[in-house]
Amino acid sequence: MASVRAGETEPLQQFETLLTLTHLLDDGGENWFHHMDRESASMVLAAAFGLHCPTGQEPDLMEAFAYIADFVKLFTPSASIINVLPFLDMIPGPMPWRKRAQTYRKHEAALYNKLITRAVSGEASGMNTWAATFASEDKPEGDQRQLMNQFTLTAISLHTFILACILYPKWIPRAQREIDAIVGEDRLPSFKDRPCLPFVEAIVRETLRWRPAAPFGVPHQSTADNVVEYKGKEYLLPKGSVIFAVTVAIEHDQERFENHDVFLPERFLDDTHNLKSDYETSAFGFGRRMCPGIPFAERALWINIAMMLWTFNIRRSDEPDPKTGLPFKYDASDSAFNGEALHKCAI
Ligand code: HEM
Repeated sequence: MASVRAGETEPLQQFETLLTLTHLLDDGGENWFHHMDRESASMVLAAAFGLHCPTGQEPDLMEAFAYIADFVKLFTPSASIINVLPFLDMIPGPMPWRKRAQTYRKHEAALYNKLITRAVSGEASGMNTWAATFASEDKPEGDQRQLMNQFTLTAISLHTFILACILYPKWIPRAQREIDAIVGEDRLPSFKDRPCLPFVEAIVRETLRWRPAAPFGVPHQSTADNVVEYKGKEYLLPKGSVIFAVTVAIEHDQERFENHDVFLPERFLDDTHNLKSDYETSAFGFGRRMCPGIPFAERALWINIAMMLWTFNIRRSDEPDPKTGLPFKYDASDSAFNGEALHKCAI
């Protein structure tokens, strides 16, 4: 897929974030989890296919969410024996895993046909969509299909940002001071402020590091025998090996990150309070298949974080958990998705 021309989508991303702020103001933050899911999806689907989803209840969006849920179900190792013992696929006939995969492919094709028709026929809101551009450039169809499911990781990262506000709030006043000094009280932050807000940039980096949205990365398969050196020893990785680069381990390497499990955006700043120049992240994968949506994703995180910190104070909920009558517990141990209690926070 050609690298996403993210700069052209800044007005769209800013608009979507503004919409999220109004949704949060309307319901007092009650459904924040859902609002972030909506926004992450709407941003990508609007840019890719012209499908803007202002409410989160649009039938096409529901279909896209269901498609992703099916994908996740099929993809997990526990979903089917075939994911653990792939050679079983040599057994001919209507095996259960084959039938499930065929049903999934059918749903995928139906959704894709709907989206691409909308994009190409210009039904869309007059925007120059990525899918229409790819189609006119004769890009392989797979590139366009991939755009259908590229919003979950942005949503997870936004959930992670809220979790960090709740569990490690110490950095929030510094961020808000920086934003107030540059932006002031009379307008919202915009992308033109980005170079002047290094601490907000550091929050984006720390969000991606602290709880990487794809903690185990995406498996790759080697196409040739390889010898790799690790701590003075050599290891042979035979051709065809399935390799997981475990992002969460890389981003929590205690030799690189002191207090690795604490959310500390300032770790990305130097003594002069500017961003360190040696930034590297494994959160977007590696090599040829590295995420091509990085500029778009980083902008999405940046504008959300800047606007939310300008607008709200985000903290633990004062209300008890209705299920237990006790204060809410927030799950600090795993991805923000795993903490059902996290559905409640005070915005
Ligand atoms: C915070 C948000 C995001 C994160 C953390 C993320 C992370 C990743 C990761 C880990 C991969 C697998 C890379 C590998 O195989 O080594 C990937 C692939 C991909 N991402 Fe993202 N991504 C994000 C947002 C996006 C967005 C917004 C788009 C599109 C606009 C996008 C488009 C893609 C595509 C098309 C691939 C497949 C690339 C390929 O297989 O050649 N991603 N992403």
